[in-house]
Amino acid sequence: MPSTRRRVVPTPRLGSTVVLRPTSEPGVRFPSEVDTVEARDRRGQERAITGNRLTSWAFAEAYGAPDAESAEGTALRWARERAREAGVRAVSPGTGDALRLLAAVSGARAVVEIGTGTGVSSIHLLTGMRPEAVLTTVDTEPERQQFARQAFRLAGFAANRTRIIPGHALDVLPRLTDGGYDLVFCDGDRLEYLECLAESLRLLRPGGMVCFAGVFAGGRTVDSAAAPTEVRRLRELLRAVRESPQLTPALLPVGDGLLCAARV
Ligand SMILES: C[S@@+](CC[C@H](N)C(=O)[O-])C[C@H]1O[C@@H](n2cnc3c(N)ncnc32)[C@H](O)[C@@H]1O
Repeated sequence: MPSTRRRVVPTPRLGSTVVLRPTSEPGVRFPSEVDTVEARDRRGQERAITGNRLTSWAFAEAYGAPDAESAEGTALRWARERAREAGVRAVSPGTGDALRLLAAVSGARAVVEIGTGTGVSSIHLLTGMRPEAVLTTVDTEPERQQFARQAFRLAGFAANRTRIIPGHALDVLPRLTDGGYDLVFCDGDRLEYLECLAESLRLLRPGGMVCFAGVFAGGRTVDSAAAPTEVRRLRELLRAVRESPQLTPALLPVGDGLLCAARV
C-alpha cells in the first residue's frame, strides 16, 4: 500500500469523523473502491448511512471540478488562492458547478453578479454562459476586482465578456436595465439580500433566475437558537422567496446553501 495522507472531514453535531482514503492520484478527490468511512460514536446501519451521506456530499462537491491543467482550472486555483489570502469566502466547487449549470440551461446572455470577490464564482458563471454573453459583476472592493480581472484573463475570457463595476449593490442595481438579465447571482452583503431580491425581480426577464449564496449561514439558519440579525434576514429571505407568487424556488444543499428561484 502506498503511504498516503488522509483527508478528515469533521461532523461536529454527530461527534463522528469521516475519513476519506485518497485515491491514488494526489489531489484527486473522487471516492474510489478503497474509500472507506469510519463514523465513530455511531452504531451499525446508522453509522454506515451517516458516513455514506457525508462521503456522497464530499463527492458531489468535487464532482464537476475542471481539469486542473486547463485554463479554467488554473484560473480557478489562482483565484481561490487570492481569495484565501484576502480572507474572502469564495463559493464552494459544488456551488460553482450549480451556477455554471444554471447559466448554461438558461442560455444566459446577460448575468448580474453581486460580490465579485477574486472571481471564483464569476469564472463558473462565464463558463456556463453563451460564448458572446456578458457578466456584469459588482463589488465594493476594487482591489479584489483587480485579481478577478487577472483571473478572467488567465481563464481565457475576452475583456468584453465582463463589465466590472466597483460600488455598492444597492447603488448599482437600480441603474441596470429592467428585464434585461437572465440570471442574477447574489453573494454580497447578506443583510441586503431582501433588497437585492426586489431589484432582481425588476432586472430579470420572465423565466430568468435569481440565486443567493450562503443561505444556510453555516447551519445557523435552521438552528432554533437565538439568531443574529444576518441569520434573521436570511430566514426572512427564505420565507419571502417561498411565498412569492412571482417565483418558483428550490433550495440547493451545495456549499453553504444556494437558494434559487425562477421568475414566473
Ligand atoms: C463572499 S464574497 C464573494 C465571493 C465571490 N462571489 C466568489 O465566489 O469568489 C462577498 C463579496 O461581496 C462584497 N460586498 C460586500 N458588501 C457588498 C455590497 N453592499 N455591494 C457589493 N459588494 C459587496 C465584498 O467586498 C466581497 O468581495
